[in-house]
Amino acid sequence: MGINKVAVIGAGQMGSGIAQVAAQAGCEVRLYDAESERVSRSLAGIEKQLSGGVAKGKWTQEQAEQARSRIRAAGSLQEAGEDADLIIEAIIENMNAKKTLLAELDSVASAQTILASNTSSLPVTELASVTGRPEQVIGMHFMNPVPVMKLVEVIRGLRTSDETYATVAELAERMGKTALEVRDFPGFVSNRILMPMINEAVYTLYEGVASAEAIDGVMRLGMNHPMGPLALADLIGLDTCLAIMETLHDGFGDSKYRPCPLLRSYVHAGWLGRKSGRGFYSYEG
Ligand SMILES: CC(=O)CC(=O)SCCNC(=O)CCNC(=O)[C@H](O)C(C)(C)COP(=O)(O)OP(=O)(O)OC[C@H]1O[C@@H](n2cnc3c(N)ncnc32)[C@H](O)[C@@H]1OP(=O)(O)O
Ligand SMILES: NC(=O)C1=CN([C@@H]2O[C@H](COP(=O)(O)OP(=O)(O)OC[C@H]3O[C@@H](n4cnc5c(N)ncnc54)[C@H](OP(=O)(O)O)[C@@H]3O)[C@@H](O)[C@H]2O)C=CC1
Repeated sequence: MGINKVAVIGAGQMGSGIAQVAAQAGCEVRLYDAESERVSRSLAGIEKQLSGGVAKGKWTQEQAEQARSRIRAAGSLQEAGEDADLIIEAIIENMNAKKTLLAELDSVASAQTILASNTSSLPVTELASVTGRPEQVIGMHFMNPVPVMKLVEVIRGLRTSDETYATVAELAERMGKTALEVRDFPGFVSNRILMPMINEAVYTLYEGVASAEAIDGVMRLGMNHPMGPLALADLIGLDTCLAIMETLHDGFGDSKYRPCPLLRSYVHAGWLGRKSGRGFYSYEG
């Protein structure tokens, strides 16, 4: 089954990027968020991205307008999901919130619709368990920033069908991404490897080994990483980083995945990184 109609639930940084690349791949997109204001902000951001791409010669004005016209705000989950071929959820990284949402989506979507989660660490098999269609539930893990990064990590739950996998992988390729198949283990491959490095960078700061700038400088200049781990944590969102570490810690039961107390404090303080204006660095003004 080829995908033409996509619903994106959650209009944060990931949902916005996913809506944009889906529209640019020729899909009709419905975008929904619990806060309608977020959808308006997201549409304005996508508009800016699309016109910025025209100015840089990445695509034509006509292509940008066509992509923009394919994305519409949805006023309810029902409106977003009722005629979608694929629904991609990109709400907060929280098992209960995602399970509640998936159960609702299962009841509004048609029987053929595939339900995909952009979760960065949560077990897809468990997410699928609240639906009556576990064969059509899959992890479609985009990387941030979505329009730039070439990978979609595709996570098969225990009951995900071959057809669902093939359909989602085909769409990822149509979006100009490379789909890599991964089994359903905590953190999958990407965050099992990336997030302990970020957590270790936070410990290095916590223990006063070096300043944030020096820690990031070591990894940028010494390892050729495009950005340091603390700046990357700010880009991802510290709430998301903490949630991923908790999933690794709970899922493996191994103390090597314990989240750094400093990461926890920052999240409690509301210092979530770029999205809140402050994390390990300040983004205000
Ligand atoms: C947590 C998870 O579950 C999984 C994850 O996503 S982990 C995070 C994965 N992502 C990374 O590791 C990102 C690492 N960082 C990078 O690759 C780069 O620093 C970066 C792409 C973010 C910025 O690159 P840069 O060279 O420092 O800055 P800049 O020159 O401004 O941007 C490079 C290009 O990316 C684009 N870009 C940067 N940020 C963007 C954004 N938020 N949205 C869209 N495009 C963006 C720019 O427009 C620019 O495009 P052109 O080359 O066509 O002009
Ligand atoms: N940040 C990253 O680098 C990456 C994140 N991911 C994953 O993508 C998902 C989203 O992350 P990200 O975009 O960064 O997070 P954001 O915080 O930017 O966005 C989440 C959005 O979902 C909304 N939301 C929360 N609960 C609901 C709900 N029940 N129904 C509808 N909308 C809801 C939030 O609204 P409000 O704030 O008003 O509640 C917010 O607009 C997470 O699962 C994360 O793990 C995957 C890859 C990379």
